[in-house]
Amino acid sequence: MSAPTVAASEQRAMDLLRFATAGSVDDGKSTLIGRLLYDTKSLFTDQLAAVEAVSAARGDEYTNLALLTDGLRAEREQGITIDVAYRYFATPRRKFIIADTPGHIQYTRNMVTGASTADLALILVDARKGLVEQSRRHAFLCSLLRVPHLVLCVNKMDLVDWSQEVFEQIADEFTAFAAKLEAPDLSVIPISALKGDNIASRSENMPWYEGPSLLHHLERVHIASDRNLVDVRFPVQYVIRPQSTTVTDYRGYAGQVASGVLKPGDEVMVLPSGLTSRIAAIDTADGPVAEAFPPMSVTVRLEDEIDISRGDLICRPNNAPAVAQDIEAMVCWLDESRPLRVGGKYSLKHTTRSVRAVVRDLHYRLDVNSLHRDEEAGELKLNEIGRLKLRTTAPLLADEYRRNRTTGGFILIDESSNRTVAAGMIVEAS
Ligand SMILES: Nc1nc2c(ncn2[C@@H]2O[C@H](COP(=O)(O)OP(=O)(O)OP(=O)(O)O)[C@@H](O)[C@H]2O)c(=O)[nH]1
Repeated sequence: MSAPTVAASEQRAMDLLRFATAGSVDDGKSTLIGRLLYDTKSLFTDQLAAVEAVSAARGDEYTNLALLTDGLRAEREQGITIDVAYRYFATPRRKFIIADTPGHIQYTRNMVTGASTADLALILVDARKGLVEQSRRHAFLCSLLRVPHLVLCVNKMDLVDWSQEVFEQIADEFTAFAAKLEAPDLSVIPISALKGDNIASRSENMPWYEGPSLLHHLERVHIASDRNLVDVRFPVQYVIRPQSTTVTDYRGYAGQVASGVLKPGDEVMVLPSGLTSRIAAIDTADGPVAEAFPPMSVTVRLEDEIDISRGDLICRPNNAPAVAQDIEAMVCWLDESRPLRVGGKYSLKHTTRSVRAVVRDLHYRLDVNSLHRDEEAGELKLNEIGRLKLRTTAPLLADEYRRNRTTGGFILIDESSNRTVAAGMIVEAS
């Protein structure tokens, strides 16, 4: 009886695509975002009128769509720590959330933040310049963060006479680089963000291009199968204890389903205690449900009263993550003031759990252009990526990042400044 409800909410979850934009300065990200908002009629008329007026006053030949994101840029320049601007738009087929990540090299941290939850990353290059170091770096980060879908947009095709040859050369070079990565699904699209070619509809200026327009691709890219519905992972965010309120005997565990499907009656195990019970009910703001799956936020009630705290994890007895204090991980260093060094101590935040961690070893630093591993490196500076070994003071309930982006990812926080200094992806936990 509750099946239709589940199908409907699953449908809703699938209808949302989160994507991140990346590229270096001036490749046209703001223009592209402005164009997507414009072509999908996601702008308020007064926003559009203001942009048209400013463009005319500046003598721009075209409506300067990049101006639409100027407000966002101003916020950005105030130096908010993790600084990703989110924009929303929708078409009849899907809703979209864009994480607009600034292109300058020092903003790699923002790119990491934006891409870590993205279904798709869109990397822009300027057709006149071709691939630059940033394009490779971003592609590498997307592969490291396991963003399942990657789109390279070769922009400003109008400035290279819509040349098939220029496009193919860039596409070939990028495809060759992506082949060296654990590359996700890759598409390459020639566009002109400014003029709208291959954005909402196929361009008449590039009849040689036979693929879909960008929007068509974004609307149809298949993301449902990217979700892990196999491994039940439910990190407990809050324990709702019996209160002296109307419902005196209520005890539930609230959180967001990271992966897998939970149903009343399922046998579950709680970590780190290892105690088992069965799910009595699953509650949501709209009432009880017959199933919960990612990314639903629910409250789980169990048949037995067991001692569970925030940071514990509910899974299935025959499919549990590692309960581990020795962590092998890839990290991207995000702190400009101090490098990462062996012996450094940090606070490590993993799902709903915070523990302390010490860096035991730095195995190598990776050059993202050549993919060369420097085993002699003694530190990681801003934006550098390396593989290291960490030891935590209390166990993590962890999976490999490749298997689970939620229970496989973590951040390191500097305790004195409370700043996020690294994003990490677990390679092995024991
Ligand atoms: N001719 C042409 N110019 C473009 C195109 N797309 C963007 N531009 C121009 O390129 C310049 C930079 O575009 P922006 O959209 O501001 O670039 P950005 O990547 O957002 O820049 P940052 O946010 O500073 O990294 C602007 O002058 C745009 O008008 C295009 O398709 N064709």
